[in-house]
This record gives sequence, structure tokens and C-alpha cells, in this order.
Amino acid sequence: MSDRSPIPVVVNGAAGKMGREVVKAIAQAEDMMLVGAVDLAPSVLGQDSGEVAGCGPLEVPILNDLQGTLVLATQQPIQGVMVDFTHPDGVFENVRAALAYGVRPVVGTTGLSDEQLSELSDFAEKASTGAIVAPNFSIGVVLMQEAAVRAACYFDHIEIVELHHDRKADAPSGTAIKTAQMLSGFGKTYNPSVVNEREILPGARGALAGDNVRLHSVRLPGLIAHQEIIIGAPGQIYTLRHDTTDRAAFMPGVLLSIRKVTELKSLVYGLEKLL
Ligand SMILES: NC(=O)C1=CN([C@@H]2O[C@H](COP(=O)(O)OP(=O)(O)OC[C@H]3O[C@@H](n4cnc5c(N)ncnc54)[C@H](OP(=O)(O)O)[C@@H]3O)[C@@H](O)[C@H]2O)C=CC1
Ligand SMILES: O=C(O)C1=N[C@H](C(=O)O)C[C@H](O)C1
Repeated sequence: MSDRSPIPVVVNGAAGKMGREVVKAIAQAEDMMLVGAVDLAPSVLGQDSGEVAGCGPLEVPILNDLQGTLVLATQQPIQGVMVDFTHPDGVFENVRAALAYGVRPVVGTTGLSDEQLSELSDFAEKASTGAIVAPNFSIGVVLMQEAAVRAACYFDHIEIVELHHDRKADAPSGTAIKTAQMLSGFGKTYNPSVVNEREILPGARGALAGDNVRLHSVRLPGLIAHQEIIIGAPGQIYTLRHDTTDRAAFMPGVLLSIRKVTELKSLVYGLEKLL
């Protein structure tokens, strides 16, 4: 049994698909304590976050007041952490608020623009407060991305297909954008044209990211989160694929980030930097 105080954690988006999974994971982690649960969904206001998550009562009600809940997190023996799985529209303000209160953000919500990310990074640096933004908390995805980066030393033709459930707000996925960013900066332009290509229906060839990596998004009920990186060369196709079959897959990465963010003094973008 450790004599250190548990890390106080606020979960923002606590009633969502990811938020419920995070509440369960924190309830089971001996070195963490859930001190606040926030969500804007009116149907869960005032309900016990543990009951909503399906892990039994935790005596932490779901509130719709992030600022008030962050204040609670500042009144704990050690500095708190805010885990955010909400919506692309609100995440920037949520993270700014957490940093302003000295509560360290661990952010899974996707959709932050490069400018927003850079602004949050400057803000964290000035506040000397750790923050982690990870478009994907699954360790399997990081391994897939790293294999793609290695393959990029030898191959020039790479397209990414990401497939998600039909309740996803943003496209392309944060994971696909991050993968393209990781493949960029090696002084090459991917997918050089070998014909004068005509896109008969706009969008048919996907979006261009990074150094010309093509991204394609599929949205269907029945899917959770999946990504293929397809690498082509004369006479061969190398396909990397990751399938999330349960959101529990993200929890080891989320818990690791909650622990690591307490040691940081600035913003880190990407789970791969913590492994
Ligand atoms: N980094 C990673 O590994 C992963 C990232 N994600 C990302 O996390 C985000 C959430 O995903 P998911 O859990 O599936 O989404 P859900 O829609 O299931 O959950 C989001 C919850 O947050 C609530 N909410 C929306 N805006 C706010 C806000 N400003 N403040 C507080 N609560 C808010 C929603 O309420 P209401 O329904 O009323 O809007 C909902 O209850 C997405 O951006 C997704 O891409 C998802 C999986 C893994
Ligand atoms: O919305 C989701 O579900 C997911 N979003 C993240 C993304 O945009 O990459 C991570 C994962 O793919 C699940």
C-alpha cells in the first residue's frame, strides 16, 4: 500500500461512451480518486457517475459545471488531473479552463486545430503545468503508427483508411491526422502521380494531409474504431490494420497518461512520447 495521496481526477464527458469507461477504470485504480464528474447531457444531471458507468455507486454526482468542479480538484492534497472526452466544439475551452486552475488536462477529445493545439501548448508552458493530448490512447495504434513510420523509409505510396461508428462528429479521425503527421517531415512527397488523374466525384480520392498522405473516412453503425494504413509498391502491398473491438482498449493509455502528466511541466502531443 502506497503512502502517497491518490491522484484526484475529474472526468469531463463522464456520461459519454469513453467517459463511462474512464470512470470505471479510475474506480479500479488504487492510486487515483474520482473527485468530480461533468457532462452536459441533461438526462444524467445529478446522477451518481458510478451508477451511470455501471460500476456501482461512487458518491460522485454528474454536474454540468466544469469550473466549479475544477475548483474542487484544486482543494485536494495534490494537484488534480482533468480527463476530457467531450466534443470537438468544447474541448479547447475545457482545456484552457483546466490549465487556468492548475488542473492538468489529459485530453482524448479529437478535433483540435493545429492553431488551438499550439495556443494550448503556449498556455501550459507559461503556467508550467503538464498536459497530454493524445488522439488515440490505444498502445496497439501507436505500434501500428511506428511500423508505418519505419515503412516510410522504404515506400512512397501510402493511403490511410479510417473506419468509425456513425456517431462520430469529426472526420478524418484524430488518429488518421496524427498518423499522417508522424509520416511527415522526412523530405518526401508521398503518392507521386503516375497519370493525369481526374476526380469525377469530388472527394473520391480522399483528403490530403501531411506530405501528401491520402486519408479516407468511413462511418457506419456496427463499427467502433478501426484504421488501415495501406502501403503500395510495384509487386507488393503492405497493410497495417488496427481494430478497436471494445473501448477498454484505451484505458491502459489513459491511466498511464494520468500518472505521467503529474510529472510534466508542458504539453505533450501523442501517446507515443510517453511509452
Ligand atoms: N483519444 C482516444 O483514444 C479516443 C478519443 N475519442 C474522442 O473522444 C471524444 C468523445 O468520444 P465519445 O465518448 O465516443 O463521445 P460521446 O458523445 O459518447 O460522449 C461525449 C459526452 O460528453 C458530453 N459533452 C459534450 N460536450 C461537452 C462539454 N463541452 N462539456 C461536458 N460534456 C460535454 C456529451 O453530452 P451530449 O451527448 O449531451 O452532447 C456526451 O455525454 C470524441 O472526440 C472522440 O473522437 C474517442 C475514443 C478514443
Ligand atoms: O470517435 C471515436 O470513437 C474515436 N476517436 C478517436 C479519433 O478520432 O481518432 C480515437 C479512436 O479512433 C476512437
